[in-house]
Parts: sequence; C-alpha cells; structure tokens
Amino acid sequence: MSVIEVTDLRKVYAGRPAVDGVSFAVEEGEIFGILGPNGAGKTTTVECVEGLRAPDAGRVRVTGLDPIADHRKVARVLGAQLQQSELQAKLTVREALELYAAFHERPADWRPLAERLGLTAKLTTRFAKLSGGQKQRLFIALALIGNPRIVVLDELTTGLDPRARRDTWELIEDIRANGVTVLLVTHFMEEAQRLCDRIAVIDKGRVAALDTPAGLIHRSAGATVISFTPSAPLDDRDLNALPALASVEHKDGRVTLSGTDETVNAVLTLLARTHITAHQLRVTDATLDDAFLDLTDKERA
Ligand SMILES: Nc1ncnc2c1ncn2[C@@H]1O[C@H](COP(=O)(O)OP(=O)(O)OP(=O)(O)O)[C@@H](O)[C@H]1O
Repeated sequence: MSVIEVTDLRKVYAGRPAVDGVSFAVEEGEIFGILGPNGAGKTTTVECVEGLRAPDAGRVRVTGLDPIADHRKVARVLGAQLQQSELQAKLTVREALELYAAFHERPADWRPLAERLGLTAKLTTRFAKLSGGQKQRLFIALALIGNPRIVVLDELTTGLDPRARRDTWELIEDIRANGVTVLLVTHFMEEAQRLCDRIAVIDKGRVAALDTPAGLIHRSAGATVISFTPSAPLDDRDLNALPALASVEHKDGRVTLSGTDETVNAVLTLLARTHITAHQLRVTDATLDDAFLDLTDKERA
C-alpha cells in the first residue's frame, strides 16, 4: 500500500521550475530515498509532502490525505524533522521532548524514546550544548514523538563524523523495524546504498531514475570495474575494442576499466593472448556513486 503518492508535482520559484513533474509512490514500511545534487528540488519536493509548501500543479497524497487541505490530519501520521533554527538554544532535551509531546493528541512516551535514542544522560542539557550527533538524535526523537506512521528526514547526517553517522543509520533501521515508513533526503551515496529500499534520483527538478540501489547500479553503464597494473603496456586500440566497455583510465601505470562481466572476461583473454601479467588485479562492483554520476551526467548531456 502506498502511504505517499506524488503525481506530476510542479513548483515554480520566480518563473523557474524547482520541481518539474516529479512522480513517485512510497510503500508502507519502506525506507525511500530521495537523492540528488544540490538544488535538484529534493527539499521542495518533501516540503510539499509535509504540507509546508503548496504545489503549483500536480497532486500529493499522504495516506490518501491532501497535506495542505488536511494539514492537521496529515500532521498526525507524518513526523517531520525540524530545522536546527526551530529549536531554542536554552531549551533542555527534556523540555523539548515534553513541549513537542504536548503538541500531539497521542504522543509516544518520551522516556523510552529518549532511552532508545541514547539521550537519557542528556535530559538536563540545553540544546545549544549538545554535540551535532546528539542534536540529530533529538531531532529524530521529536520527529517520532507523535507516534507517526511516516517520518521525513532531510539531510540527517550532514556534518556528523563517521561514527555518529553510522549510529544514526542504525537508528533509522531500528525505526523502520518498528513499522515506521521513512522518507529520507540525502546526498550521501553510501547512506542511500546502505539504508534505502528504493531511491528516486532527482536532478534538475525531475526524476532521473527510480529503482533499488542495486538496480540503479546495474542500469548504469559501468556496473563492473576491473583494475590492474600490467607487466607491459597494453595497446589502447585493444582496450577500446573491448565489448561493453564504459570507460578506460590510466593512472600511475595502473589501468582501470568499467563495463560489464563481458568486458572483464574479454580483458582477461586479451592479457593471456598478449602474455601480459596483471599485477594487483581487482574486480569490483560499481558503487551508487558511479551510478549517480552516470545518471545525473546523462541528464546534463
Ligand atoms: N523559497 C525559494 N525561493 C526561490 N527559490 C527557491 C526557494 N527554495 C528553493 N529555491 C530554488 O529551487 C531549487 C531547488 O531547491 P531545493 O532546496 O528544493 O533543492 P535541494 O535538492 O533540496 O538542494 P540541496 O541539496 O542543496 O539542499 C534551487 O535552485 C533553489 O535555489
């Protein structure tokens, strides 16, 4: 069942389309990612889902409700992450939790929520004195305090160190395991690859691709990467003639090719035929990073 439906959404700022015909549907219980370069229209899209912005055209439904016309009902099912500026510096963690719990008809008990988010030791600390990771955990707690079915998290781990980022990812997985649907805006590929069931890649206000992380990687041109240091120079004509080749790169005597399994097999045959040994041979799958660049580059071309 789709809990969020966005159909042909358009939003124009000063005559320039920021969102230009975006459609996607988020299924109950999934972690759905919105990924895209700066200025792609990600935040505008989720703000329309949250009912913070009115679309110029198109249709948005959250559990069948219109986020603008049914704002109060939508606020009961959808928890949104606050922006940093929306919380007073002097408020303690406990006060923030109690205050936001009071905004909801059927709030979650904030104590176990604070416990789950590792905030119990920080209940008397003022917001301004929290670390970046603790602030993010508090924002997640506040987004969850109304017991929402869906939570929208925008640029959640920006500015966090690798440890705090990983802890936050575990939290998001934990939230989903508790049955909450997650709409996640990010421009971290690793985050999207690790967490999301499906991803909409948004570029220049449009959906450039919508698939599982593996599907996005698979559909990009260079899905498999092989690199090695040849014992003797290889003829560029031979390399360029390899089947399904997406790219060739030479750096510090090392050759890196991307393509498909067919490219890998053909290069091994080429090496054997020319009696060239491949040192430190590595075959890897392309990452979502590669797929992202490939997908958004295509749009740019
Ligand atoms: N209130 C506004 N008034 C005018 N233009 C805006 C407004 N908000 C966003 N824009 C423009 O709309 C476009 C899309 O912005 P949006 O914030 O949705 O992108 P984004 O994908 O979230 O970017 P980022 O990753 O940098 O946060 C950008 O060109 C931005 O400058």
